[in-house]
Amino acid sequence: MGKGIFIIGTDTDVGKTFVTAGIAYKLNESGYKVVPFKPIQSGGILDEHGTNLIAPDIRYIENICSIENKQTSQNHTMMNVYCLKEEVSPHLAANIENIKISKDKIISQYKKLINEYDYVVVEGAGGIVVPLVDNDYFVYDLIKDLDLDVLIVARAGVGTINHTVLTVEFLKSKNIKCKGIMINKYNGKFYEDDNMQTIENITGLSIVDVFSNIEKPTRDNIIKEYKDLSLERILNLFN
Ligand SMILES: Nc1ncnc2c1ncn2[C@@H]1O[C@H](COP(=O)(O)OP(=O)(O)OP(=O)(O)O)[C@@H](O)[C@H]1O
Ligand SMILES: C[C@H](N)[C@H](N)CCCCCC(=O)O
Ligand SMILES: [Mg+2]
Repeated sequence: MGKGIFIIGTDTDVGKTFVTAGIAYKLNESGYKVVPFKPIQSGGILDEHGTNLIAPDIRYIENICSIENKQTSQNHTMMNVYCLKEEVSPHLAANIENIKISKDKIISQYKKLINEYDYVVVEGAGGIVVPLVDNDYFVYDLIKDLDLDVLIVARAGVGTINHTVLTVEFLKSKNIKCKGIMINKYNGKFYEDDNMQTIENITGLSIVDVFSNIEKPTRDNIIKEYKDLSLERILNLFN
């Protein structure tokens, strides 16, 4: 039986996929069997045959690290249960396509992965209060149903204090345990250092690691950024 963690962002576009890829890269490099899981993706892309929609977030991670089973037209629901076309909130993307998202389907796929892999890194969609099914089911409900702790990915720049503290407080209100915060797109600015210190002071949580804003995000440059990740701290994230 493997272990899992749920990666949430303070917003969309903060770098959840980038951080998920880093965690997967480090675990993979250290000899563990790891798989990324993006249960619901909105903004799917066409596969190599131009027939099925596949998840760009999983494709990004596959391009960085050698995941055992690559996403293909045949197996594309293994790491991504729902791939929706419109790049909008999942509840809306699903409604547009008349798709009813079933939490049981997601939970059962997660169970399969956790039985097969040492580590499953689950990526949400956007932030913590993003609706998956209208007003009925949200990202935080899925986290509870999967019985996972979370890692928050937050921006380094101005605006992150408010977003991160709100996210932490919301998690507390739902009794979801937060294992720490990853800061992304750090530019070495004095106010970013203060942001990190302030977030730690207010929340009492630790910043697990900091990723620089990579000017030219080629595969080599991205991997260089992942090299310094502490394996011990990554292993500590999983329950
Ligand atoms: N440290 C970084 N340096 C440079 N570019 C980055 C970095 N982190 C992420 N990016 C870029 O920023 C964009 C958003 O990152 P990412 O896709 O990881 O966000 P996300 O939180 O997963 O978004 P979504 O909510 O859509 O899943 C991408 O184009 C990604 O390549
Ligand atoms: C489309 C985007 N990249 C994400 N996959 C989904 C983000 C949903 C955000 C919803 C919201 O908070 O308004
Ligand atoms: Mg993503």
